[in-house]
Amino acid sequence: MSLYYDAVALLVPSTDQAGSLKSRVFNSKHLKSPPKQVYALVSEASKWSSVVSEVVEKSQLLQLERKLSPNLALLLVHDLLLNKRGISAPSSHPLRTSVEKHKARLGAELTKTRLKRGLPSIEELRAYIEAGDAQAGHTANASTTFNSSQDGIAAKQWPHPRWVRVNTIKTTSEEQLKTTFAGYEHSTSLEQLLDNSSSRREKLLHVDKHIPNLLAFPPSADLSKTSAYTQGLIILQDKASCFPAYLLNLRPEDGDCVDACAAPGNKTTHLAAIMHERESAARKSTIYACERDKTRTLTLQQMVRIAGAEGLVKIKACQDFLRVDPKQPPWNGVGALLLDPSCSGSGIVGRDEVVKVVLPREAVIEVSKPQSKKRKRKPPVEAGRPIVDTPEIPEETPLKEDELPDQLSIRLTALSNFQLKLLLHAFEFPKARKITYSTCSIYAQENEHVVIKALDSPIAKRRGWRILQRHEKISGMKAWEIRGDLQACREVSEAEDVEKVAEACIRCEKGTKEGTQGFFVAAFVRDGEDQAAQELLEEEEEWEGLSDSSDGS
Ligand SMILES: C[S@@+](CC[C@H](N)C(=O)[O-])C[C@H]1O[C@@H](n2cnc3c(N)ncnc32)[C@H](O)[C@@H]1O
Repeated sequence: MSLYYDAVALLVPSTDQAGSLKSRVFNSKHLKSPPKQVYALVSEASKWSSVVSEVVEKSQLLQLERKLSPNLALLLVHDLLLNKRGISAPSSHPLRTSVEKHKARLGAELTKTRLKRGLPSIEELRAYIEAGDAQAGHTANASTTFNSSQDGIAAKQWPHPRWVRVNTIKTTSEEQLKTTFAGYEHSTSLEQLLDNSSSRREKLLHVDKHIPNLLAFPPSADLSKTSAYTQGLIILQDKASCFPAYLLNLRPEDGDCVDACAAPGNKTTHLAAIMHERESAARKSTIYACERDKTRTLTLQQMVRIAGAEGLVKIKACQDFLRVDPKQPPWNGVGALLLDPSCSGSGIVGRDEVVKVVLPREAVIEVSKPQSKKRKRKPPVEAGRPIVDTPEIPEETPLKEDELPDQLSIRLTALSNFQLKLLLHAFEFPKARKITYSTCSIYAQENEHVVIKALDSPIAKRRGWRILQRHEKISGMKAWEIRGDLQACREVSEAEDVEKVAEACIRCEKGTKEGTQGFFVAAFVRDGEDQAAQELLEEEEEWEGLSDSSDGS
């Protein structure tokens, strides 16, 4: 029975207990049972808590068995109904018998709660829980629900699909649909795909309506074993992460392009694919991919190689973007920049996973869950090790776990200062006419605030940088409904046209039926000529003049 007493203490963390569930379990000095077992029980029971609590409440177990606390009831009923081995305690233990004697009633309530969710079998209920829907609060009758909406009904938390970008450097969407995804049923909407995902129908896909060559699959789909993946024909990349390269809308006349913060290379390879589609064989511009970090540069190199983008991308290894001189070659020929700097990573799905434990009766307690294996930061990648070992490559280093509000605020200030500095540096490139700025952060400080401060900067005014309005955007980004946060814009701007700025910004939210991570992107453009470009032109003419005379011709 010690397992359950150990688990109760961890299910309900006291205020002085910090850290993820994993760290609390494995660092605990008070456990009598093996930590692995305790961890498995608490994380599973937490995941199932909305359903099990509903069962406990409906069966009136707590009223019938006064010795049971809500936490113990949750853990014991979970094991009785859902663990193949049942309750791990001697068969004569009074707490075990106090639950087991209600097995028929509890089982009947579980069936009712499953049917209420429209799930014909226990396997489908399991898939539903795994997909995360249960956390969404389809728990109308449990004492507490999640994400309450205004009408008091819990908002549905949608599971996160698997997104696949077809790498058009090596193949086409048509070809992939006929080969790798032959036999897949096409879902007409993402919503339908996600609804059906609880039934584990894996051979289902949806062709995205905003981003060309992007496909969605159910959350359980594992495409990292396909030969299309290992050959670099498809790339696992979240939908929101495809927005910046698509929004930058590279054209042959843009000339060279810079990806200022490039590793691991999702957006670099996307830019390369777009450039490959649009430029003629005779004339190819170059994408300069800067990455400051040595280890992440190795990942970038591997990703570019596997994507077949080596002919289009020049990697500037261990290059701090802030240290490049925009007026010097090769930077002085750059017409477009993609800026996706380090950020809090607060929008990434799985980064802030918090399991909300729904207890029978009134309490809701949050227990930090460790990041899922797939999203966990990988150890440094060794040179030469194939990238196919790391299916979804995280783009961001997350905020430290357990960050306190004060620490978070200090870190956000530091991050947004750094992000603004990078953006203002991008504004300096003499021939640049378009820039995208993006983060996978949900915080306005890193998003709308940076945009407004950049627009208000002397360099933006001097060089004529402005935000690209919604109606000017490429079709999929014009159609995208979720725009910038107007309130957040007003916090830092008194401008009359602040609504237009908010409308020009793009946000993605996590956990919605759009299937994206939390993300932000804005594009800046510059129309006329300016002093910097003129000076560069004059310098170039001077150089040409000098070289002419030195030729002696
Ligand atoms: C959010 S990640 C970029 C993700 C990448 N754009 C992608 O889509 O795969 C930010 C990257 O910028 C790099 N970085 C941060 N500051 C930089 C700087 N000043 N110059 C160049 N790279 C920088 C970080 O090391 C990190 O790899």
